[in-house]
Amino acid sequence: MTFKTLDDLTDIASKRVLVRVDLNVPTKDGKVTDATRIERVVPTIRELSEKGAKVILLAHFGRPKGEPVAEMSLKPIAAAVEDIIDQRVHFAADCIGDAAATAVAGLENGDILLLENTRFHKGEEKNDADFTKTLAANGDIYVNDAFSAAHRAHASTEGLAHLLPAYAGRTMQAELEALEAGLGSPKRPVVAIVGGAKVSTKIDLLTNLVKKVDALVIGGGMANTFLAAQGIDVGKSLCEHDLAETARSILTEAETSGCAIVLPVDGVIAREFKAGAANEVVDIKAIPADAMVLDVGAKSIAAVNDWVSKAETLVWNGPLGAFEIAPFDKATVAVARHAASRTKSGALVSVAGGGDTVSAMNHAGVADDLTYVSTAGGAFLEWMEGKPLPGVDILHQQK
Ligand SMILES: Nc1ncnc2c1ncn2[C@@H]1O[C@H](COP(=O)(O)OP(=O)(O)OP(=O)(O)O)[C@@H](O)[C@H]1O
Ligand SMILES: O=C(O)[C@H](O)COP(=O)(O)O
Repeated sequence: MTFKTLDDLTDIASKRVLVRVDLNVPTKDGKVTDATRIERVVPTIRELSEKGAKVILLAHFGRPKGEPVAEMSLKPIAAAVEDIIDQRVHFAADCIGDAAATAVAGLENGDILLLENTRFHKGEEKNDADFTKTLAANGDIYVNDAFSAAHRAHASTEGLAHLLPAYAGRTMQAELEALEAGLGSPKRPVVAIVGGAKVSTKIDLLTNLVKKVDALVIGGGMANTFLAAQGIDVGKSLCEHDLAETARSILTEAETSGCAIVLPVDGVIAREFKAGAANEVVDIKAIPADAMVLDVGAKSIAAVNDWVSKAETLVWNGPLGAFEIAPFDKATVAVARHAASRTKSGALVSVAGGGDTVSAMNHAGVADDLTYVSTAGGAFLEWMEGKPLPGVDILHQQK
């Protein structure tokens, strides 16, 4: 590693340390349903607090598009962080302005403060110079511990490192080391599974991914966009029809690169997005117009598991179905368990990453049986592609 870490941070008692963490955790009815991302940033927060720093946490939650949205407040998350770290976590209702300044001024050495969602301001995603300056005004030192948001060149993930002495947190360091160790020189065949819901932000990544892997399994909401691009009617399924052209060009690129594409051949359909909704398995070419595909069916699971059996390396981001609501967790759980058993036998190196993907692996009971579980989804895929990650690059430049 060629960046500064917490080992380089000495004499920080009473210093105001702005720590970028990723608290974009899965929630239901305001409660955190998977705390892995919080647990992973605890070592950095604790270490800084024990060294007497005033620890000021910066984070985003959801995609509020530059304006305050009540459901995307970090306030409930502050309580979850407090429970896990077992220390008071103060909260300020804005990440800049009077609310932030007053809360920071009131901190004692070792105190922890979480500032409200940085994405409540347009300047965050624009990496706006003035906004970054106002964020920096509350800190003496900047620590980035949000590897999973390092693919974003935002004010709190990249901009701040230009204005303050910048360091990598323990999780940032550990994620990069673990990914390099597991996937630095992967054994072939390499199989990638990409599913989930963030179709528009991840589809472009697949253009390069197909050049690097031997097979790409496409599931979840992502699969519907590819199926629709091939002229299949996906009914009311989550699908981004305007990405059909992109999807088709990825399929062409895969053919050129000799990468096998594995799309669902059957799907579990329902008419409501809720637990226990009436459901049935249909051929992928027979999705009724008023139904949505919420999971892949048994034939598709078998095809995916065939590839997992052939793989020596597996990378996985995005669940194969809406795993949070039973019974649409079946495919994700079945494939996760197969991957875990091959990993345990020593036949497979398996790395899964993503906020909901970690939650899915925990749900399947396999998080400890895979080679590595990363908190990063989009950042992990970009790292796989070999793309520079702005949040990591700027730390390297500081050494
Ligand atoms: N067929 C489907 N229809 C609707 N939603 C789906 C379907 N398949 C999966 N999903 C949803 O996808 C979501 C997870 O997708 P996402 O792309 O956010 O993955 P992730 O692991 O959280 O990655 P990241 O960390 O980049 O956010 C889950 O909430 C799941 O319910
Ligand atoms: O969940 C994630 O992958 C990170 O928190 C980044 O979120 P984003 O995709 O909304 O930038």
